[in-house]
Amino acid sequence: MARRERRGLGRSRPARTGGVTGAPLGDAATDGDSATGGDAATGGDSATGPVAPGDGSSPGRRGLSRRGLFAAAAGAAGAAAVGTGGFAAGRASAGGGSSPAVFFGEHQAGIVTPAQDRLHFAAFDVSSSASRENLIELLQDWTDAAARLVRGLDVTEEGAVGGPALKPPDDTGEALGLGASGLTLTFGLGPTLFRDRDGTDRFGLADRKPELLAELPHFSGDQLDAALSGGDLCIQACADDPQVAVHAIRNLSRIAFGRASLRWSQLGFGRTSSTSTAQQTPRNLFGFKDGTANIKAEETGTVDAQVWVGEDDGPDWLVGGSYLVTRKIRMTIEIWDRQSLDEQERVIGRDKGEGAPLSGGGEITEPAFSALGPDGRGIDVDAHVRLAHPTSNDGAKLLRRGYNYVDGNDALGTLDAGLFFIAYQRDPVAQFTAMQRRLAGSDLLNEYITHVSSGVFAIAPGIREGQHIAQALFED
Ligand SMILES: C=CC1=C(C)c2cc3[nH]c(cc4nc(cc5[nH]c(cc1n2)c(C)c5CCC(=O)O)C(CCC(=O)O)=C4C)c(C)c3C=C
Ligand SMILES: [Fe+2]
Repeated sequence: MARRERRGLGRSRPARTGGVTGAPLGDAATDGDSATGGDAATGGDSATGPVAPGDGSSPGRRGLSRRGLFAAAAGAAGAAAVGTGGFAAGRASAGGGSSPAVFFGEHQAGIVTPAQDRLHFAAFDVSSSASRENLIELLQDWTDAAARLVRGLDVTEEGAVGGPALKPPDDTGEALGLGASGLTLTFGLGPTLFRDRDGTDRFGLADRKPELLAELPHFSGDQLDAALSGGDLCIQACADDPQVAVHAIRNLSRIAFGRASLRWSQLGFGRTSSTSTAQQTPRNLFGFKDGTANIKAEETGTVDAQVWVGEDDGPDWLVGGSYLVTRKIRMTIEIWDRQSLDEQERVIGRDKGEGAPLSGGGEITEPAFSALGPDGRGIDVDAHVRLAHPTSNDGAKLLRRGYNYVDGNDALGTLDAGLFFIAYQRDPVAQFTAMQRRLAGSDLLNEYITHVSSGVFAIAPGIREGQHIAQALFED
């Protein structure tokens, strides 16, 4: 039975009336898992169904080991051929282009919807003077504005130019004429929203905090900047036009005035992952194809098993949601560029041209970790793809959705560049943290990268029409 976490402090704004348009949509796609490795499950929507008994070591999965979590969930998913996915809600243009306007639905957009090419990510701190009611009103106001922005509209009907001449316009106007540009807006809640760093339960939410939503541990080599890390709330704005993504964050920040303020933000260009099999694999700033073995939306069984919080996971308000981990990873590209092609390929474990594993085959051939490729090379014991592969991580995978960034350069002409890593998952402890521990320990990539910022957020489930972001969190 699903865990109950009920408290019901304060009043929540009454739900506005309106039909639910985001009910599960049929998705006839079958799981294409075998092409990208890992389990061989076929698509389905029942990953949150029966689970095997386990050792109970996972904080969020009573009676289920971490290995059991992924194996059992993928197995259950394999029994069904039709997924509720959430992808269906926004994938009319799964051919690699932008999705049509998606906001209301079973799951939030911007997770399995096809990754757009541009990012503006923002983390916010809620004002120390804000009340629970102020927070709920902010989430309501963001919901109203976001539902318009993803349709290519100004934040209000008056917008940039339709209001009184003697008043500052409601909308800043720089996206006028640019259309929706595939904009998706994804909202998250940080651990400090539930209990701040002093232990204060500012909004009566402490007993609603998911057990798995905790600050990430320190990893070997981390050089985190606290001012660029954490946050009570976050918004991921992805679009095909950078100005549309920036406009969205700018106007949502403006709406938050007096209730929440920007803590840090990050621009990204050039997606470093595909989230649909219809998209081409892009490249990161080391010049390698990135996202080949990513979880793809069409792999509905894997998405259910590894991305969405299930009914038995708890808390109830988060079912259908996910967990987001962000890491800003600086890449010392000048040093990388001085390495031989052979060394670069040894570090990654794949070839640079096609992205094929060094054990042989083509881009989507599953790596064979004990085999030698046609040129006599194998995959190094500390190659990135070996350590990040599910076989090294108890079956855990991540839905990666990161972006390249360049934030200028220093006085020596060294580019401040890297990867803004974004990963969605069902259990950040069993997935990101376990994997990053392994990578931080011995990944050959470590010589060329430094993690400088970190964030973890609970991603509320999709928003129903007439409701606001994370409404169930505030209800009895
Ligand atoms: C903790 C998770 C991961 C971090 C941090 C990370 C950083 C990172 N990765 C690359 C480049 C590549 N990564 C690739 C594959 C890959 N990476 C992770 C996880 C993290 N990467 C996973 C789970 C995988 C897939 C492993 C598998 O199942 O085979 C690849 C290969 C192509 C691909 O499959 O995507 C590249 C290239 C960089 C440069 C980087 C930090 C800057
Ligand atoms: Fe990676």
